[in-house]
Amino acid sequence: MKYRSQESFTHEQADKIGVLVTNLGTPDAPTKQALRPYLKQFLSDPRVVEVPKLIWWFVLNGVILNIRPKRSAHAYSTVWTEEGSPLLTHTKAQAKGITERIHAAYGNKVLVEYAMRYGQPSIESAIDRLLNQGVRKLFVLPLYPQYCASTSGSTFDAVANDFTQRRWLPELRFLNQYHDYDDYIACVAEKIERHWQTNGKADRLIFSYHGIPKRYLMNGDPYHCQCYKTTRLVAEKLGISEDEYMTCFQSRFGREEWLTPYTDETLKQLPEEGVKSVQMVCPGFSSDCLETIEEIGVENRDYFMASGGERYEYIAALNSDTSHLDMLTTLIKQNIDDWCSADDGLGHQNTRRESLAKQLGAKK
Ligand SMILES: C=CC1=C(C)c2cc3[nH]c(cc4nc(cc5[nH]c(cc1n2)c(C)c5CCC(=O)O)C(CCC(=O)O)=C4C)c(C)c3C=C
Ligand SMILES: [Fe+2]
Ligand SMILES: [Fe+2]
Repeated sequence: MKYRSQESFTHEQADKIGVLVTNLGTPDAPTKQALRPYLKQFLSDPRVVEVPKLIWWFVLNGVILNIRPKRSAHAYSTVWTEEGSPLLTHTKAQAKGITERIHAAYGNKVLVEYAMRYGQPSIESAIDRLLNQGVRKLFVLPLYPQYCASTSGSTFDAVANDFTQRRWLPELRFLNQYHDYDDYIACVAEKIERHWQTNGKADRLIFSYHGIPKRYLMNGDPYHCQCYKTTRLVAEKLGISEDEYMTCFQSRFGREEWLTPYTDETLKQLPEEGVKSVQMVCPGFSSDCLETIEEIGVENRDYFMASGGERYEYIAALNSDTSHLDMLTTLIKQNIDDWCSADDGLGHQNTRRESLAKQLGAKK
């Protein structure tokens, strides 16, 4: 059969509402063997690497997948914990916290799942679990505060691609971004304020976001603008002036120009300009992961200190902070509340009765 249907479907079961929270994904283990398929899936996504297909196939398979897996495996091994990859651990904990809150509000009429764009658990498997339990309305929340075609856009592709295989599609709502959502801005600002209460302020507060090729911005991607807006709103909330903070972009990949200023170059330069202490915050990452723990926590600290810096602090991502889980839950409720109140809980059964009556009537 070309199109998949719900397993063990009955007309009597109540319709459900599904919430799917997603993140980027991570390898299964910090090894070269596990990195290869993960990087292959990730870097074969045309939303991530916008280079003509044939050229990229040769570069990826001939060069990158022979070098990068070993290097990345080493980096991942430095952040791996007993529970596994930090990104997966945090996403799981966030989904658990959100599930508890959503069930407290709506009971088990609303089902929550989490999934990863690359690696496991896949978006397809999570949609399968939801639809098999009778979900007819689906809300997808990618945990990327700023929209980027490479992340939020790619997540939409995965959902849409999954739908091409199914017979009975759920109604779909997809949240593109929440970069200027009041409660999100408040969460980031409070996290920084709490850090200041314990550690005091530094010479400079640095907002570091994952970079993208500058070409994507020039071609119309709103990511860069949304990052700057997040920074501005958080700074306004904190009441700090422009000379107390700045925005930078990290994690560049390949040779072309990415969004500037680069985080690493900036940190190498700042001590020369008299900035001897910095506090780093990464509001674009909803969970701590390789890019924050290793790249910001270790690698960039080394650059700063080796260049004459004296104090370097990383302010953790929002992870499973109560305020973050409350904020995400509120965001979800705002997007599904009308669905929950409109649903009479009878599911398909009334429609089924009508349809049967018509059919039986017609036969007479
Ligand atoms: C090759 C191009 C890449 C683009 C464009 C890109 C955009 C982008 N990525 C994130 C968030 C994360 N990226 C992470 C890891 C990571 N990113 C790239 C490449 C691009 N990202 C690679 C190759 C890797 C893997 C690690 C490595 O080999 O360096 C992660 C961490 C995942 C983890 O397991 O911890 C996150 C999160 C965003 C938000 C973004 C665009 C806005
Ligand atoms: Fe990335
Ligand atoms: Fe990195």
